[in-house]
Amino acid sequence: MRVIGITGSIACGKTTVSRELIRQGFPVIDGDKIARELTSSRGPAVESIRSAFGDSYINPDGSMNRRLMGQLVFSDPGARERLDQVMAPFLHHSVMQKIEDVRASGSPLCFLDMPLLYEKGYDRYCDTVWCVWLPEEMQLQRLMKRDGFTRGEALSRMRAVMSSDRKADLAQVVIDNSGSVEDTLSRVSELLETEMNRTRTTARRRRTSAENIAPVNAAAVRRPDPVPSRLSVPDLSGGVERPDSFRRKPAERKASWVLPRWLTAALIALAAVLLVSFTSQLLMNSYLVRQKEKHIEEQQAIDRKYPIMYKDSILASASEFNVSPSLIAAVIMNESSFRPEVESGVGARGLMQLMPDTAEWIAHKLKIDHYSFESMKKPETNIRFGSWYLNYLGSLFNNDPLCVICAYHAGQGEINGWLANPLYSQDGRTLEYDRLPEGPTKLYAGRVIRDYGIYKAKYFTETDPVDPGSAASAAP
Ligand SMILES: CC(C)(COP(=O)(O)OP(=O)(O)OC[C@H]1O[C@@H](n2cnc3c(N)ncnc32)[C@H](O)[C@@H]1O)[C@@H](O)C(=O)NCCC(=O)NCCS
Ligand SMILES: Nc1ncnc2c1ncn2[C@@H]1O[C@H](COP(=O)(O)OP(=O)(O)OP(=O)(O)O)[C@@H](O)[C@H]1O
Repeated sequence: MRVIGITGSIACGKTTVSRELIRQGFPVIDGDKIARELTSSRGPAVESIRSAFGDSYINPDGSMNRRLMGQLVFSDPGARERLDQVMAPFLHHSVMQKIEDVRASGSPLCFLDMPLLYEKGYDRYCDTVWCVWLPEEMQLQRLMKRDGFTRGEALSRMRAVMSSDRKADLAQVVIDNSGSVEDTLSRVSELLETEMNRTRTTARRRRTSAENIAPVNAAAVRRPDPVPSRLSVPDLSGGVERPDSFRRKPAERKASWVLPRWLTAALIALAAVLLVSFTSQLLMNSYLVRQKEKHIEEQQAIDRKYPIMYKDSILASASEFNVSPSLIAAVIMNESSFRPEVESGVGARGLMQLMPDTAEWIAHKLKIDHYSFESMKKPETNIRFGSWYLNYLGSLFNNDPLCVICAYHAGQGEINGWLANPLYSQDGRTLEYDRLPEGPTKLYAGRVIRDYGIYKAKYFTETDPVDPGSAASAAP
């Protein structure tokens, strides 16, 4: 069964696409719906939400107060992280169970509609991902119109998650929903046709290869039988009547074409061995060609997904502050996807997403006169500040790579808390990936470590002062 992720940013049209899939009879697992069930009256996640947020977020009927929770989490990123941490294990358990149910039903395809597919790491369960995409301004207009939000409310929801463009970059298929609904639905039908053809071809290929194995084996095993009986023809004169030309003296017959039995058997065995080895050589060659094509396709996909920009600035800051250039590139990739102008809902700015007070403090440390936060839009300045900060975190956390990456995401205070907690750290000085609390920081760290490896292999050769390689082995 192929699992196909459907994702996209808020109000880009996932539901519109999913409804069409359901109409055509395909199973769709809906992440938002599961989250709603988990927090409905007496839903399994309600008590954990009550403990984390208090009674005021629970309705008298025992369900979560969505309006109040929505207002809180879309204006306070800390609360959003808390909600994500509470929901993560419930959501994961339920999604996995539903995928298994669909598999058990024998369906060849299973769609997983999750707005936060990439943010929450569910892409790893998908064979391919379709992203429903809209240009940002159109997304904003549709969201305001559908939910009656002001521009500010709509923007805070849009900025709470990965941008639509970034999701489209990561996905294997992009469904552009900026045209009419009919256009989008006919694109969905086209994609379904391709998927179903693929399923049929795979099934056919499986059948054909099963059929092909039998004759090869039969050739090796059965063909020798009739041949000796013809070659040895011991009695040409009796039994079956033959034309005169076949009637020769026994001595002549022997000399002209009857081979000794052992030689016949040896020749047949040799032919069988040659046939099997020739066939397996052919199969091996076609396998190698397919592997090579797959490798080239994978490399091209990686090239598209992992661009490198501002390489000179990265190298300059890496050498100035003794930080791995691959780590800087991986942080940029995950913070801004190499977009220097980007600003988050909480005001972090630029390639490495520096907050105003952190940037001002770094400017002071770097003794920069006439500093302004506007300069965080300049790639070389932003990279310089972010790299200085990575080095600073290295000095705080004994250069433990996982601590540095997690502190870049969650803040020093949070990581000090983790180090002090024996659940997360055995020695109080280092963190292990598998022990990290589930949540966005763990996901972020896993992605930075993965991307670090890719940037290191593709673009930089280095001996790293802060080398996340050791932590990478534990990452997903
Ligand atoms: C925050 C909540 C209460 C808002 O409820 P509300 O009814 O206003 O919105 P709804 O559930 O229809 O979600 C609308 C969209 O908001 C976005 N969204 C939902 N949860 C989150 C989140 N934790 N972080 C960022 N965006 C989110 C998604 O794009 C979603 O499609 C609710 O979405 C929720 O309980 N979220 C946590 C569960 C979750 O992670 N759901 C997403 C599963 S993939
Ligand atoms: N091609 C289109 N043209 C015009 N309006 C559209 C189109 N596609 C969807 N819409 C409208 O845009 C709004 C958002 O679409 P939809 O609800 O499918 O998005 P979504 O991605 O599921 O949203 P959410 O992230 O909130 O779950 C809806 O009001 C829908 O009717």
